[in-house]
Amino acid sequence: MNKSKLGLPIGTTLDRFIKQKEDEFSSATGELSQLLRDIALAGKIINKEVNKSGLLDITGGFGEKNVQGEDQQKLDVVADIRFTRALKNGGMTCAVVSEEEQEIIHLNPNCRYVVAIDPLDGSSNIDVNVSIGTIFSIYKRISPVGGPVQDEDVLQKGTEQVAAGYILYGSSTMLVYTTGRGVHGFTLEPSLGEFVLSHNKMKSPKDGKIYSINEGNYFAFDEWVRAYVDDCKKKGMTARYIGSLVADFHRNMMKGGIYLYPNTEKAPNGKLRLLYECNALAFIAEQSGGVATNGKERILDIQPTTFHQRSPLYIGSSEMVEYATSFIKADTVAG
Ligand SMILES: O=P(O)(O)OC[C@H]1O[C@](O)(COP(=O)(O)O)[C@@H](O)[C@@H]1O
Ligand SMILES: [Mg+2]
Ligand SMILES: [Mg+2]
Repeated sequence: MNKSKLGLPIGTTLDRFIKQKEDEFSSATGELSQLLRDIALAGKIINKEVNKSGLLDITGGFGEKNVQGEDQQKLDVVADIRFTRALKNGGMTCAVVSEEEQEIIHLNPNCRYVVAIDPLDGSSNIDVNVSIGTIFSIYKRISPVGGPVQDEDVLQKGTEQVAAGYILYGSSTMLVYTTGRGVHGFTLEPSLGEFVLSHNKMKSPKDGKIYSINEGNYFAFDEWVRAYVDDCKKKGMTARYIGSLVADFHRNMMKGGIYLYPNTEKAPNGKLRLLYECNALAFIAEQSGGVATNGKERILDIQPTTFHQRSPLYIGSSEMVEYATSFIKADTVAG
């Protein structure tokens, strides 16, 4: 039997997978590998807390608001602390931009990598035992190593990401990431405490039946979005909306589907954050054969201007996103 056709055997640990990928690059320094390991470690720690969150005093509100004006959940803050600490101790990160922090968190100036992170995604689902996640983007700094990290080091287009991914704390815990050479998924084997390769070279189906949108905002959407949602209903498509971006995105990438978080009058730029939500998932989507746009341009081509800027997001199976955004043109022409 020609086992090589199978590629890396399912069951390869994340550590071994990262090492093998690193060995494929003679110029690799191992820094990015270590950084990915730091994120995986923090993910395991958070996973432990998420799994027993009902038992621990980490459910409920933290009693403060974050830079977005949202009530922070205790687990938002715990996750923020855990990831920042793991990246600091890992020693490969010069700065972090987090959803839960107003400003850049400066870590080790002698490092090359910058991390943008949504420590806990799907906060509204924390206390009700519904899947939640963590989202991360990694960039190489532009300013010289050793000097202070500049805003420009963080405000880079999504096309400049060197790696991105998410951790999904669901029925199982998965880490899914890309370094621009395909998308790979690892499932946490709880008794081993190891992330193990379970989904090699993930591909998003070109088309699908699932549409994910918070229809509670239906009357606040632009006309074209309403027309597209109506069209989905006329076609008897399947409406699925968990309210955790990572979980909705992951399901749709596996089964074929589209996730839409449009702008509304109240939120002219939508709700989701470009640097640590949209860019990471857009990189994963494109690497798995999908598409991600804000309705006007490719998410990865958007030039960020502020750390916490928002963007409308239409992401998922390529044919579905292209079809959905074709309603924009119809709307403008009709306009
Ligand atoms: O409740 P809404 O308006 O549908 O928003 C849900 C969306 O907001 C988010 O919870 C925003 O992320 P955070 O939980 O990290 O703030 C997404 O995960 C989710 O898709
Ligand atoms: Mg989020
Ligand atoms: Mg969050």
